[in-house]
Amino acid sequence: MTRILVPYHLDEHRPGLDVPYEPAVTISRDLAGDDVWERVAPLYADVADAVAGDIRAGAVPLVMSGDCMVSQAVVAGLQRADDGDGSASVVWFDAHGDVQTLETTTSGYLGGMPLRMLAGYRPELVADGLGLRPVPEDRIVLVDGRDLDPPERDYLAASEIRQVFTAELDADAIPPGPVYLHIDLDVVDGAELPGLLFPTPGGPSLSEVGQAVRRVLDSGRVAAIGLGCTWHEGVEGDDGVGAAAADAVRRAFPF
Ligand SMILES: NC(=[NH2+])NCCC[C@H](N)C(=O)O
Repeated sequence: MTRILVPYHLDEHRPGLDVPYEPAVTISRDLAGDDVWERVAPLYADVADAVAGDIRAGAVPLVMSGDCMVSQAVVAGLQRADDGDGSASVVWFDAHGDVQTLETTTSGYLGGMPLRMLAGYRPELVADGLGLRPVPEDRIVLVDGRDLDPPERDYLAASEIRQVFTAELDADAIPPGPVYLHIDLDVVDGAELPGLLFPTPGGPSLSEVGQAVRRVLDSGRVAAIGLGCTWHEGVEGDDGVGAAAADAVRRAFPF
């Protein structure tokens, strides 16, 4: 497993981001441009290259970042390295759906849209520049997603994306082909991981999430992993809340 750190929250550099594992590689860039999509494009291009190179070398990249949007780059790299039909699947652990759109969001938070973008929404924003092809909805599983906005509920009800509880995720629920395993740490109950940007109550424990992640890894098909260390800025540092959360995550997860 190659640990890659992308110390950003969207286009905001977070050099002190607390992550559970020591990275082998850190990817950062001077970001320039008029809008956020333009600014992240070269960063994501670097991440996609690193991921593709790593998979081709026989490794499983683990990409740690401060948000979930970098998943666009990880899946693009995976698709590029895959010598099968290129139809990667996605298993997405998150308290949220991340299937918002620019048209329906009320918060305006772009980090609420990445799963929708992986499924093909507005490819001109990020996907086209990376050569990312849409992931078919029936190859996407949303694990948890207990905090959905009304437009996300409507979209998921009409889509082929499957939604399961963490405890329900078994081998049969894992979609075919090489898998991109995505874990937004806010899937864990907010009470157990202080400092999250979007803490959500009523979720699984860290240890339940760790066990479900093991079941996905046991499929033997995980080709790349994304770990969203989605804590607030300001909780970081040696003895900060972010460091404590990173420690707890390291103990629970098998990476
Ligand atoms: N992965 C996350 N933390 N997503 C938060 C999204 C929150 C909310 N659904 C929004 O779009 O504003």
